[in-house]
Amino acid sequence: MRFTALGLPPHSDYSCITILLQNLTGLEIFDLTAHGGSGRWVHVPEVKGVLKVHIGDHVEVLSNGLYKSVIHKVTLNEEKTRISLASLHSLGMDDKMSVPCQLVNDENPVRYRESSFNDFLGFLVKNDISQGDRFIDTLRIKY
Ligand SMILES: O=C(O)CCC(=O)C(=O)O
Ligand SMILES: [Fe+2]
Repeated sequence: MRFTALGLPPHSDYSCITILLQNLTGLEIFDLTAHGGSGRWVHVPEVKGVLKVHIGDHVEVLSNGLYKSVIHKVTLNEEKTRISLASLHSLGMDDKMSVPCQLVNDENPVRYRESSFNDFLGFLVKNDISQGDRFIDTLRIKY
């Protein structure tokens, strides 16, 4: 029997952009558009020396939901040690990311509450991201 350890559970990053450099495959992203919207996991191929860039929750808020943050997970390789450098870029600890007024009109109301990185840390203390809890879900405003 073979076991696959989960390196990182499914999550999106609390950042504007994340830049990744890895020595091995293992990264998978969730394609929200596949299978008529039910989605599917897609392996990201490893290309030596290539930097991968994906968008995080802050761009989802900044675009008022036009761009969705990338849900991703990591599975470990049982033969080789996987090394991954992740650089997350966003605002300062207490700076609030909010929907810009230029994107709001009668057809497009504000779809997200504002939040800071400190708010996100507070969420991490009280919730379990390994169980699929996502901070971005707590920011969505339902109409
Ligand atoms: O190791 C990876 O490929 C991704 C790392 C990651 O998702 C993270 O640090 O948030
Ligand atoms: Fe991540």
